[in-house]
Amino acid sequence: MSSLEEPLGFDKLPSMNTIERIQRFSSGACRPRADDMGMGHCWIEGRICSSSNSCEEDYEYTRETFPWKRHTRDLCQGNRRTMSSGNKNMVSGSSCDSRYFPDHQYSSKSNDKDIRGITNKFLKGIPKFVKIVEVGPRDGLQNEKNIVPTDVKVELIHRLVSSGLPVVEATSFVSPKWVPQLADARDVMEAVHGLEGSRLPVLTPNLKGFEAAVAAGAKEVAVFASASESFSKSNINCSIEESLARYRAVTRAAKELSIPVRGYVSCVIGCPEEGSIHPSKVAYVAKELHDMGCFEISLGDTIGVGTPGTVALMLEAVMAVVPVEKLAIHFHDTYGQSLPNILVSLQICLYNSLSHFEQMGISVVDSSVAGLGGCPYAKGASGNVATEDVVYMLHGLGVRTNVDLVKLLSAGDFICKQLGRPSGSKTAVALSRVTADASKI
Ligand SMILES: CC(C)(COP(=O)([O-])OP(=O)([O-])OC[C@H]1O[C@@H](n2cnc3c(N)ncnc32)[C@H](O)[C@@H]1OP(=O)([O-])[O-])[C@@H](O)C(=O)NCCC(=O)NCCSC(=O)C[C@@](C)(O)CC(=O)[O-]
Repeated sequence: MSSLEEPLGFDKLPSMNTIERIQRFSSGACRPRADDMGMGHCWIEGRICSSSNSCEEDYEYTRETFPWKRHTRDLCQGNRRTMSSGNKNMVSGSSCDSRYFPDHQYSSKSNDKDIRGITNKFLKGIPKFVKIVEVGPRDGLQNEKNIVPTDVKVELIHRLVSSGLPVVEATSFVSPKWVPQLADARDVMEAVHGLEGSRLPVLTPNLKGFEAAVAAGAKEVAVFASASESFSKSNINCSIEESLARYRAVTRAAKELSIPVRGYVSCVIGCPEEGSIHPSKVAYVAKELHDMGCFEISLGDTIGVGTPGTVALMLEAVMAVVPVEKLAIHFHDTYGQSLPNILVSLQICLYNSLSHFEQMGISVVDSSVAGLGGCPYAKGASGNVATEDVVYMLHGLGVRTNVDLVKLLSAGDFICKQLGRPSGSKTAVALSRVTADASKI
């Protein structure tokens, strides 16, 4: 079967049926009894809160519960600010004005609480804070036909950092023969040296890359393995075991310098050459990366063939061997399944043997501004899920991200103009239409 013709199903996988698996993981099917509800533990920004009530008290609700209303206004204000900055690459100014919009009562705090209440009730595993790892400057630009100038990459990183994203993956220290698009990694890192507000990790495929990254000022790196033998060979020219041996050397060297290492697992659902990948293979590689000291393991659906069913199945296997708080998800949007896949990953929660709610779902999501991206060595890989769409969904769920959607939209607009193509973010397209329509009134 060509991996891009139909979504990977359960036919080649263990026999529990799809609905049963999703129900088993989602809150509806295994919600604790009413008297257990108040005892739940929740994971918030690295803290365990002992009761959902005390977390509620601390929680500052975002002002974007109904994002389109506020964002439309903010977008207009953002445009005005932008115009005054005089940068021709930024979104152009428009005549839109908040008075042109119907006077909806904007989300009050109580409305926000209502939303979070609904989320808590029906989507119990969903964390209150999600860390977004922006991969646009690296994953987004590594597959571009034309080489993007270094100063554009640097400007993009600046804009993404200023939007509040906690992590912006900046570039890769890989072979320039393999990925010429990122051959300027050293220049990019030197240009963002001293930029504060976000962590700026870089990809390193071996010790050579690690040493070059450190010399260029990188303070965090990521190694990237695969759950598919064929993809490992085509992407990094070695077997899975050889790659793990290389990464052990990288994590050892990094430990000596106190540099945190993130680990990726590619092809967690399907491989362009091998078709479906068994969850046990993903679990094996994820555990190896975790055991060698990776602080976070990002599970990549490299060619975007996953569905909530296959994703739940894969996560079940990985969560059995790596703690959920160490996991991140990384979806490409080939079949338009990324947002449902993210939703199911955030919801997946653990219950103990007495059906007591124990832990929230995954709370780290990778995404790429404007939906840019794709691995040059994965045939058929499409862009990553767009960061704007992820932020829009999360804020609509009452989940905090600390990301300013307006600034993020502006960063997306900037890079799309530079690349000369429309945004891959549905949210960006929809909000720009609202703004354009309003300007005609
Ligand atoms: C791993 C290698 C280097 C092996 O490539 P190789 O050809 O087997 O390596 P080699 O050790 O034989 O060296 C060949 C040449 O590369 C040089 N070299 C060797 N290492 C480096 C380095 N670090 N930086 C710069 N140069 C390097 C080395 O010095 C030598 O130079 P020469 O003597 O020919 O002039 C190569 O296959 C490679 O760079 N692959 C990277 C491919 C890549 O970047 N793919 C995209 C990222 S992964 C991804 O996108 C998936 C992810 C993470 O997003 C998650 C998901 O969606 O699934």
